Amino acid sequence: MSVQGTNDDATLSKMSCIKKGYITNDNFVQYFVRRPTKRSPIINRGYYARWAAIRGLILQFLSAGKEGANEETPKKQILSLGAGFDTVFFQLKEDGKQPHRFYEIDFLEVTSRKAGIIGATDALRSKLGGNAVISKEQGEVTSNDYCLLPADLRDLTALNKVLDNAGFDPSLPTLVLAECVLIYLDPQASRSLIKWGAQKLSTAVFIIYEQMRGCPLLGIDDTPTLRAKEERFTEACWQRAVALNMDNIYSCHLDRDDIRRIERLEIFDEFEEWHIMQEHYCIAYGIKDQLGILEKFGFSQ
Ligand SMILES: C[S@@+](CC[C@H](N)C(=O)[O-])C[C@H]1O[C@@H](n2cnc3c(N)ncnc32)[C@H](O)[C@@H]1O
Repeated sequence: MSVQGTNDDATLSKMSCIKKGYITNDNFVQYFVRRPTKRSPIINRGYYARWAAIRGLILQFLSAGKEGANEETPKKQILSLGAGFDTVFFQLKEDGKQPHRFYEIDFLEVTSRKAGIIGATDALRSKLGGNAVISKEQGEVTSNDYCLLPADLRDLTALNKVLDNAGFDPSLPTLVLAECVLIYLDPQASRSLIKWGAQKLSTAVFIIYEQMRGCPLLGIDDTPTLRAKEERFTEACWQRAVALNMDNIYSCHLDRDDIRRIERLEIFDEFEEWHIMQEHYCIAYGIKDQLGILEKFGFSQ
C-alpha cells in the first residue's frame, strides 16, 4: 500500500465504526467512501478508542481559555497534518463548534481527490464558510472557515509557504494534529516538524497518534517508548509533554457511559489480543502556553 493509500484504509475503518454504531456523530465520512467494508470487532473498538480520545482532546482545546459561562473563548485554529479524508472539520461545523479556521495538509494526490469530493457534494461544500474557492487540479480549497492545502510535510519551506498564502496566523492558539502520520516520515523529518511547530507557534498543542513498536514503519525505532515520545517534544522546546498508551487511555480517560454503550455493540472475546494491540498505540502531545490558557488541557493526571 502506498503512503497515500493508508488514508483510504483509515476512512474505511471509520466508516465501519459508524455503520456498527460505535461513532454516532459523523454525518460526513459517507461521502468519502465508495464501498464500505466491515472490520472485525477488535479493529472497530480500537478505531473507536482512537476517535473518541482525539475528539475529546480537540473539544477540550476548543473550550480552553473560557473564564466564565458567558465568556467567549479566544479565537483558535486547528492544523491537521496528513489529514487524509478526515471529516472532523465538517462535523465541528455542523455542531457549531468549529474554530476560527481549520487547515488541512496532505500530498497533492490526496488533497486533489478530497477537493474533488468536496466540490461535488452539497453537504460538504455548504460547510466551507464565505469566499470558498475549490480547485481539484491544484488540490486546494480555501475559504473563511476551512483550507485544504497540498504540501509534503518533509519540506518545511513549502509548508510555510502554503500556510502563509492561506492566511495561517501563528499568533493564534493552535492545535496541530498528526494522526497516524509521523510514523510514515523518517525520524529526522518527524523531529524537524515537531521543532518547526515549537518555533512557529507560541500557544499550541501538538497531538500525535501513532504506533509504538511492532510494525515495520519508518519512524518506529526512533521513539520506541512513551518516555521517548515525550522527550521528542521537550527536546524540541515544547514546554511539557505527555504520552499514554491506548490501553491506559481506554481504561482511564474515555467516557465510561460511552464505553459501556460500545462494549454492548458486538460480541467480543479477544481480550488478550486487545490489550496487547492497544499497548502498541499511543497518543502523545506537547504543549506551549504563552497565553496561559492550556493549564488544564490534556488527560487528567
Ligand atoms: C494513515 S493516513 C491518516 C489520515 C488521517 N490523519 C486519519 O487519521 O484519518 C496518513 C496520511 O498522511 C499523509 N502523509 C504521509 N506522509 C506525508 C507527507 N510527507 N506529506 C504530506 N502528507 C503525508 C498520507 O497521504 C495519508 O493521507
